[in-house]
Amino acid sequence: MAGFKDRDKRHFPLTDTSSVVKLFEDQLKGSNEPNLALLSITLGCIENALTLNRSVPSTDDSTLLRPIFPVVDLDTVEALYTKFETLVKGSVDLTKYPEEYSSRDLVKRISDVIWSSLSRSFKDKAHLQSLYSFLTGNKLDCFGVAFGVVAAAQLLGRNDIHLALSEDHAWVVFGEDGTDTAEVTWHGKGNEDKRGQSIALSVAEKSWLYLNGQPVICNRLMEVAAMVSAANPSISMTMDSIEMGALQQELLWLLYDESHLSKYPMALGNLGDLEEISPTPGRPPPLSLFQEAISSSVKNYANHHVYPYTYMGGYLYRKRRYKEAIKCWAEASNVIRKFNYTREDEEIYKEFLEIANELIPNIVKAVTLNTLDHEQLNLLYDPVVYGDILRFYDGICEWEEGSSTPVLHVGWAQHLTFSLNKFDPRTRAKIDVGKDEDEEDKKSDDEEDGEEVDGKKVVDNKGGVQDSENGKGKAAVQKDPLKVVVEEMKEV
Ligand SMILES: FC(F)(F)Cc1cc2c(N3CCN(c4nnc(C(F)(F)F)s4)CC3)ncnc2s1
Repeated sequence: MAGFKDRDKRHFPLTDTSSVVKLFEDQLKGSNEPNLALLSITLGCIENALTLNRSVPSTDDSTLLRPIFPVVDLDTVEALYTKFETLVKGSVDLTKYPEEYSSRDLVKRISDVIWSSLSRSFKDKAHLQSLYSFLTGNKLDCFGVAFGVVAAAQLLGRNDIHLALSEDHAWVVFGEDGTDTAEVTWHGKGNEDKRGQSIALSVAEKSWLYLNGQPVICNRLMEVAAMVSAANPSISMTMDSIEMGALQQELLWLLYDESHLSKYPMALGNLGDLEEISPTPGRPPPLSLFQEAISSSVKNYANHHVYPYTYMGGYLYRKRRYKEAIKCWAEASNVIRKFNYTREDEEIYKEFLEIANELIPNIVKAVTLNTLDHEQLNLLYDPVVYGDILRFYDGICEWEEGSSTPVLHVGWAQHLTFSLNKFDPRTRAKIDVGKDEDEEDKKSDDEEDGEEVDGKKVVDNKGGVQDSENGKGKAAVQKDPLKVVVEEMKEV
């Protein structure tokens, strides 16, 4: 049972990064489970002081002289903790829920307690993810509501209620074998919240939003990792708090050393980004952290997570390692093709749109202009790179097939033809578009259309009409015009 114990109180007042790390270390390694409410209030208080309420004006040079790490007093944290405990224990009559394992009604009740306390103001600002924000401003973002429900559940002694995370949504699991699921927060803009419902129906849609049944299921320690990962050091669009970033980085390494990030690809990606900004001596470099994120997704989530590949691709792009970046984006596309695009998948749509319509064209332009660097120029003569770009687009086409919502539009084809036309025609002749035999395909082979001609899969290039039903009882998007464009171009 978590509670605000004397052993926790002795860490206060917190005066610098290392005192916060010691509090987290004690909570993570201590005999009983870490107190999510205590840690979230503390971390949120520090983030607030370092990003929103910076004690000194951010322009004058006095900041260079005086440290601005806030002193976190025990009575500040204790007052907010007591406020949360009073709200939660005062609103949930546990005698109504005598069962050993939590019921859907109890989960919905806890969600209602958090939900009904929220102010109506807009929720996609930064720094709304902690209980500090909830208790001082009645504001939480989508993640913050789900996290708050789990922290409240812990206060109520409901140790079967845990946080479930996809790459753009959060919900909870509960019950005897932890497989019951419930929506507890909203998602995106203009979508009715589905709080209280199980997520089984949404998973059936094969949408990226629910990772097709491969979300990160947290235990209490991974819930601490989620809280730390969700911390936000940004002060403005152009400035980050160095102190907050350093604290987040040190806490993530503490969690990493305790193996609490091993099944959490996004947290490994976040750590990789922080290491790029400010490398920690003696620690693995960003690329190996991104590789660990990829390996974790392959090992634990049947390679259904996209972000590990876009974390690595983005890093390689920034380092002007363009060939390897394009390889990562082809692997990201190899993941998304397993899903059907639904209207709540906008976030990942924007990710692929930026890669296709900005990053790859920028690379092709950069290597065309910079003809002095032969290493870069021969990218346009490299059949492997050309093949990876085709694989990148093919995955997006497959993502669209069978989806209720189209993905591609003519703008995509314009950028596609711009990028592909920059490649030398002889290079374009050299590649083989056959799919690897062992590749697990979204459709089973007998559904595969097109026939084999001398080992190359010839896709029906008349934009072959597929039957309107794709066996999933949904109107399927016709074979997309892009595939036709690519096929026709190869005959040029
Ligand atoms: F709970 C939700 F709804 F907020 C979904 C979650 C998001 C997220 C996250 N993110 C989101 C992805 N993210 C990325 N930053 N860069 C990314 C990449 F495009 F470079 F891959 S992805 C920042 C951190 N980092 C840790 N945990 C989580 S749980």
